[in-house]
Amino acid sequence: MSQRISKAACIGGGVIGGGWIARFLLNGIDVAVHDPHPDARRIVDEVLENARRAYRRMMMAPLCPEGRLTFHDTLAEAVSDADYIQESVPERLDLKHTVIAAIEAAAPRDALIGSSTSGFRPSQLQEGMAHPERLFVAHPFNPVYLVPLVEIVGSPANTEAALDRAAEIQRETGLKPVRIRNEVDAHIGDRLLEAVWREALWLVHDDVATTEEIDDVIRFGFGLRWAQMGLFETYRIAGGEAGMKHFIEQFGPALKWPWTKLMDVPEMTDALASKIGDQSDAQSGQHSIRELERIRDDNLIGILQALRANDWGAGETLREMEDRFFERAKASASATDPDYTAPMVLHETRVPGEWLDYNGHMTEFRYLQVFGDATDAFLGHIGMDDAYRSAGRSVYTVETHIRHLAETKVNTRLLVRTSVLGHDAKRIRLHHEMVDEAGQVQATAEHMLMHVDTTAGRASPMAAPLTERLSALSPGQSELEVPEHAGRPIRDIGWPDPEVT
Ligand SMILES: NC(=O)C1=CN([C@@H]2O[C@H](COP(=O)(O)OP(=O)(O)OC[C@H]3O[C@@H](n4cnc5c(N)ncnc54)[C@H](O)[C@@H]3O)[C@@H](O)[C@H]2O)C=CC1
Ligand SMILES: C[N+](C)(C)CC(=O)CC(=O)[O-]
Repeated sequence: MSQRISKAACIGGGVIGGGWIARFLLNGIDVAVHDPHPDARRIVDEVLENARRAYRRMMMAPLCPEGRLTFHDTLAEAVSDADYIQESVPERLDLKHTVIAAIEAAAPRDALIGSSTSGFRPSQLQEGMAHPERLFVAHPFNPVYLVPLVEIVGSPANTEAALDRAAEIQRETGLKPVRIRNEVDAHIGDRLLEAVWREALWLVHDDVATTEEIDDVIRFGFGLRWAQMGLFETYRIAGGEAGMKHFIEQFGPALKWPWTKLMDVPEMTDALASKIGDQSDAQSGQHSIRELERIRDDNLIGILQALRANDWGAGETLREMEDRFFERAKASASATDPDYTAPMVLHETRVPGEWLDYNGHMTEFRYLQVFGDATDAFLGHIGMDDAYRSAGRSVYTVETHIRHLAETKVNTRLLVRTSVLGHDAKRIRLHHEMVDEAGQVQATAEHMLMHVDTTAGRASPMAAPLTERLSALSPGQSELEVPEHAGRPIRDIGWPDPEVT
């Protein structure tokens, strides 16, 4: 059952709170924020700008309408009508206790409360709560709007049903919830990261490597493997044909050799902090933090898209998120009941920077993408959904004619006006007009769509509800003026006369 929430409250809007706010909003959920920091709005706006840019680059599916963002001076106001609350205040137990008590006092009784804590166990956070069963750890990874993992950790006070619901809420926002079986300090991710971090600090301290060299060892080496197979699956392959057993036999003894410093942490003296800071400045100081965030986001998107192509790991989560976005677009297209005596507006989008070509305007295949999305929205509108297709029926485009009429620039908001030029038992002749906000026509497209029996692989007559909905829109649509260019072939210009040129 869908556990989609309609309003989230985010308490704390810093690095992680800002990421949560972006993830909720971009998944169509309203967000109420409370953060006393004087620059909270600006910081959240900047994170949101990067997140919007990332989603425009990453998603194949049309983005869903953003949720509504509100800021509140008091925590009580922010949580008063939220059905889910995410706490992301600084990592201090006393502060978390104060904030959680305030949330519990003001939030609706059935609203769940997730904490972003990196290290505290849920039972520590639940101390003093009247209803501890509603609070759990939902530990995300930075940037929350792109990295799918969220660790869901409960204590004995939580019910399985509540933790399942928490996980489902996260899944609905495109995250990959991993339930941690038993609460433990720092959950799983940060225990692993701490071990690597501690060792890296020693390597810098002992002048074995600089910050840049350590990062190179990770990003040119095992970091690539971790993103797609993690640790155990990677080592299984490293054991050769004999697999994991052979790997353990061969490399197990090395675990007892003093390779790593394990729990020993170098004392963070001013000298060591400056050494790390200076090396980090030399490595990356030419970029602002926001620039580095964009570089990081673009690389993450590339990795996620590559994994999506293989439907593997985090790419599977992205594909599922896109499927949800496609379904939402179709549902909203079929929910609207347009005036059929005018062209229907069922799809709109905005032109992101990466859609431009070397001429500085929208590159040509993106026109087909926008028209293709508009066709999908129309088909959703007349009732073509998963249930219809799972009966072995679908609609294929068999012919397309696009006219490019203007230079479509970055950030232009595009609306597509769709009209049905005709239909019979098996075919639909569709016309799309792509216009900008001022109504200037940027391009038009005419398509012939064929209804097919996908099992037999041949054209077949349409069935209900497509037939019924087409009948309902026909009277109005048939009154529309047929565009003068409809049905026009590309003009024959012949060949130059060699006598003339
Ligand atoms: N930064 C990271 O990489 C990650 C952090 N976390 C966890 O997320 C939580 C927040 O960490 P960050 O976002 O990094 O910290 P941050 O310092 O960037 O943000 C904390 C925000 O909380 C606000 N705040 C302070 N007191 C508040 C109050 N009483 N009510 C509402 N807002 C308040 C601050 O003004 C600030 O904007 C911590 O529990 C941390 O362990 C989890 C995953 C990763
Ligand atoms: C540094 N940190 C412990 C706050 C990191 C995390 O909690 C997760 C992450 O995003 O690396």
